Amino acid sequence: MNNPASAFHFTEFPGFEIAQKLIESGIFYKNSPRYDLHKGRGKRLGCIFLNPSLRTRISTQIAAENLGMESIVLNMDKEAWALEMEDGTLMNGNTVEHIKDAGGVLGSYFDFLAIRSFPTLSDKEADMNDKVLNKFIAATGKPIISLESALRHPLQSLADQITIQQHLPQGRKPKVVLTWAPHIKSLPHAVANSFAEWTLGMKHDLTITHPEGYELDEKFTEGASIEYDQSKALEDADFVYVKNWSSFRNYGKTPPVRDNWMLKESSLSQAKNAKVMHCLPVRRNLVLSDEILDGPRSLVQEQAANRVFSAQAVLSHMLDLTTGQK
Ligand SMILES: NCCC[C@H](NC(=O)CCC(=O)O)C(=O)O
Ligand SMILES: NC(=O)OP(=O)(O)O
Repeated sequence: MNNPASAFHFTEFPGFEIAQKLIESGIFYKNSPRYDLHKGRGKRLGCIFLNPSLRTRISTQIAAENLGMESIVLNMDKEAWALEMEDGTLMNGNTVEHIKDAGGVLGSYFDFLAIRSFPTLSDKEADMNDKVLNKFIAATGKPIISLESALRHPLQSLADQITIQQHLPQGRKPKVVLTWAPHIKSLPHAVANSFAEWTLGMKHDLTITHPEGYELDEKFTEGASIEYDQSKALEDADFVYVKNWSSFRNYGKTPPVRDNWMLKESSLSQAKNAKVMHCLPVRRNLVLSDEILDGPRSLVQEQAANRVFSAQAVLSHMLDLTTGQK
């Protein structure tokens, strides 16, 4: 590739040093959002959504604007032609355009591309290989930012780490807990995987608690303590990250859970100072109680606000790589 930045994609934890730099850069932009107003002038970002979004869509566009970049959103699932992902198929069915063709075109229109592609939750192998994300990477030939793929949600995780960094307890390591929460649907693993990957990658202590049968892929949780008793896991927690996910082992299924795992104020009687986090959207009083979401423990609005600066730090880093500044 002629473009030196094509080697850089932001799709996973980038390693401790770069992550540290991105967290610092995010905090810098939070204090001075328009400091680099001309840095991305003349560059264009394409944001391609195969699934719904509120925060990711808007925060990424604001981040681009803060850097003087143009951004264009395509809700590909609703507004573009139905995409064929398989190679060598006879396209005489519902799909209209092959990813190879659409990806090539998008690559010619944009300097950077960002893509949201949720998992199927039925084809484990395709999801574990992040098939759609990787097809886009191959077809566009441009630097790609994941806006949440089958496996990970790195812009969310960076925003979460910025949030944690700004609420660290004085003089000691924080205890971070990731807890499973109830839901009525089968949900992806990406947010939980990524939160574990980044929290462990930033060398924080992480305890993960969930009902039996809801173990995450060990690839993401190696190094964390797994505790099946939620109240024990929550003891002395500084940060409690709440998220539902479906079973990984019994892929995409939602085996029945007897106890009520929804976090309430009374769940935190042994964690007086715990801050509570969730990526949003959240179904109130199913996943998390009103009393927590509306109370002083909640960091959810701050996490969402930090999405702008997480995306801005990443775009700025990619611009540096493109122009060979750093
Ligand atoms: N981008 C943030 C989370 C996206 C997705 N949530 C959802 O699909 C919620 C759907 C619902 O509540 O019906 C997830 O869990 O990965
Ligand atoms: N947290 C998050 O990614 O939100 P959206 O799905 O609304 O983008």
